[in-house]
Amino acid sequence: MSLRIKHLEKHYNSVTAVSQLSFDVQPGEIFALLGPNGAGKSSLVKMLVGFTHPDAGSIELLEDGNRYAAIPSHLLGYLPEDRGLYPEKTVKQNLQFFARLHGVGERDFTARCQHWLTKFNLSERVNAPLKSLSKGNQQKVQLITAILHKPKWVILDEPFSGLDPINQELVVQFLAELRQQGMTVLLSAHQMAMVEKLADSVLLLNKGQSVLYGKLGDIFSAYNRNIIDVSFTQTVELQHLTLLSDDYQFTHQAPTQLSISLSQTQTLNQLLPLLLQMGDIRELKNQSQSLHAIYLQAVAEHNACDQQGATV
Ligand SMILES: Nc1ncnc2c1ncn2[C@@H]1O[C@H](COP(=O)(O)OP(=O)(O)OP(=O)(O)O)[C@@H](O)[C@H]1O
Repeated sequence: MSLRIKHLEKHYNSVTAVSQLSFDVQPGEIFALLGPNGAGKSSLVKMLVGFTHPDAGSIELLEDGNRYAAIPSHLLGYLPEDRGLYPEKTVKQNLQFFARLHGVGERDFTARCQHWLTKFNLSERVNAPLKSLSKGNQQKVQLITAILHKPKWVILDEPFSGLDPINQELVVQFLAELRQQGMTVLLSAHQMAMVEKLADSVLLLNKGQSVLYGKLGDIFSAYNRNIIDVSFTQTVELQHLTLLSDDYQFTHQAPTQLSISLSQTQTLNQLLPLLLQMGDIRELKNQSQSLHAIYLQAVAEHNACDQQGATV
């Protein structure tokens, strides 16, 4: 049982939404699909669930001796980009509709419903019309509809969007529990702090192309840079920056601030004398690399390469 994507392409007239994309999703993992707006995440998800077809390349799912060109509906739990339940119906009626659609028996339905509604703090709203719930609470109901039938594959398009931090945490716990139950979860998201907490693997897309892909731990190791934020008491003079420019990667955050990225072989001991030549230091902070920072760096580097390629 594995999902293998090879050289996938999707074009909408002149727009290339997905380009030469190859990756694997391992069974039982939480796989996060990341990327700026318009990077191609939803286009990819729609192909994975069979809503649209690739223009080239292949999707191959091997499951129980069968081979599929998209995740078939009997194996799938799906939270689409465009949410849609029945607003006039109650929470329970909505859940019941999707459970029956997937052949979930009444006893299982009751137990699972109770379990998830309690987890999402929605038990008291079970008989309320869906439209009377806040947008965030409606989204939680829709998440439950996606997994009540315990699918093997769960595809969630932006499950954190529109949720407050408390509900985002509940969704993190929800996803961790799905993994514990043996489901494979592929989700797209913009909330790096949430992804960092629970993803096993990530794929970062930019302009339809893969920019970063792999186990989250491996990505952190590869980007294992120490970031030093320095505040000076006065403006950093341009000529002082030349002290750093040959050996250090840095950004000039504000007139009095620098952010310097140390490679694995560079030490603060080596850097400090240079900084002291530049002026009086007000504050010096060591920040560890976050997925947010890695994302920004990888996308910026890819955009720079892309622009260089375009001008050559
Ligand atoms: N049906 C469509 N017709 C034409 N162009 C489309 C269509 N769907 C997507 N696109 C284009 O394909 C590109 C990728 O869009 P997509 O929605 O897949 O990105 P995304 O990563 O999901 O973005 P977001 O994070 O904003 O949801 C964009 O340039 C978008 O405008």
